[in-house]
Amino acid sequence: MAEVTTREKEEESSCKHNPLSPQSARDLVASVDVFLFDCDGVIWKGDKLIEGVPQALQSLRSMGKKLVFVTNNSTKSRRQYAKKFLALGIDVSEDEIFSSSFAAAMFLKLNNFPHGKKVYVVGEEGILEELEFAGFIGLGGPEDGKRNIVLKSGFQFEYDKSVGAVIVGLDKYINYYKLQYATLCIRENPGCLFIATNRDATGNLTESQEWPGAGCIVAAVCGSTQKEPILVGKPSTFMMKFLVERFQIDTSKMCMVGDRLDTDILFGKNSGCKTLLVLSGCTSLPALQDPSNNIYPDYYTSNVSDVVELSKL
Ligand SMILES: O=C(O)COP(=O)(O)O
Ligand SMILES: [Mg+2]
Repeated sequence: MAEVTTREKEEESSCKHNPLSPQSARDLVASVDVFLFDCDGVIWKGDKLIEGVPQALQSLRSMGKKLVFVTNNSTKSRRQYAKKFLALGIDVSEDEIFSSSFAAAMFLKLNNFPHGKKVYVVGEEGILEELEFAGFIGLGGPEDGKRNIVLKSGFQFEYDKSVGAVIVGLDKYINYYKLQYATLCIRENPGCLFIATNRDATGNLTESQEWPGAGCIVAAVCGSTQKEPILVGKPSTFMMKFLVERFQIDTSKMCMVGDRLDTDILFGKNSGCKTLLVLSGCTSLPALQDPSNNIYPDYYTSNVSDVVELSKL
């Protein structure tokens, strides 16, 4: 009896976890018009490209596939990402990039955020630049990373009462000053929005290690305000609106390729896309197969180049 149960469990688990095969790679390439790629852990780790990526992207383009890059890393704007791609020898235009920094600015725009109000940024240059492109006034960012707090008696922390939204993203310069600024705006300014670009636990911010992601910075602000943010990055499907508008293609003809289950794969599944997990970033095969995981990609494989290599076999 115990043996049957084990076999049943194995069978159940094996249909949930499908390695990309030559046949499924061919089917995937044939049925997909737009490939959506996550960036950290899929295209690159920090400033280092993952092996075989430029060739694979080139092959997919030559087959007529549209390529889109959907990243939760908010430290750069779309313009800055296009520069990064170029520096790495990959030709990608700004309008093929959908970053959570862009999503945050677009959220304000779509919700008619008043241009007279300001936006406080716990994050980096990418968010400030997207706000500027969208015509909003951003405060904070890297500049405030230099500020210290001395908790002297009688000290009154000054903050701008016209801040109507706080955007929190990945911030290498996070400090107590910014936490207090964000907390006061969210708690004291009537109607102030609390927006999170993303809540990734970790990211491949260098090729050699994973680093704390925006999730821990968002969690700090949740802790002090006792509020939950509006999430605009993956797995929220907010960015999908812009993708569908741009390509006018049904999401069933899209495939989301990512390295995180709770952001990339969930985003793909929530949007009705096909999903492919690559093991080149944050998720290991044991983590995918762990009984505690309940997010199953359609397929998994080692890295992006397998899509093209396997489909040729
Ligand atoms: O670095 C992050 O936090 C996430 O970035 P990614 O969505 O490109 O993986
Ligand atoms: Mg990633």
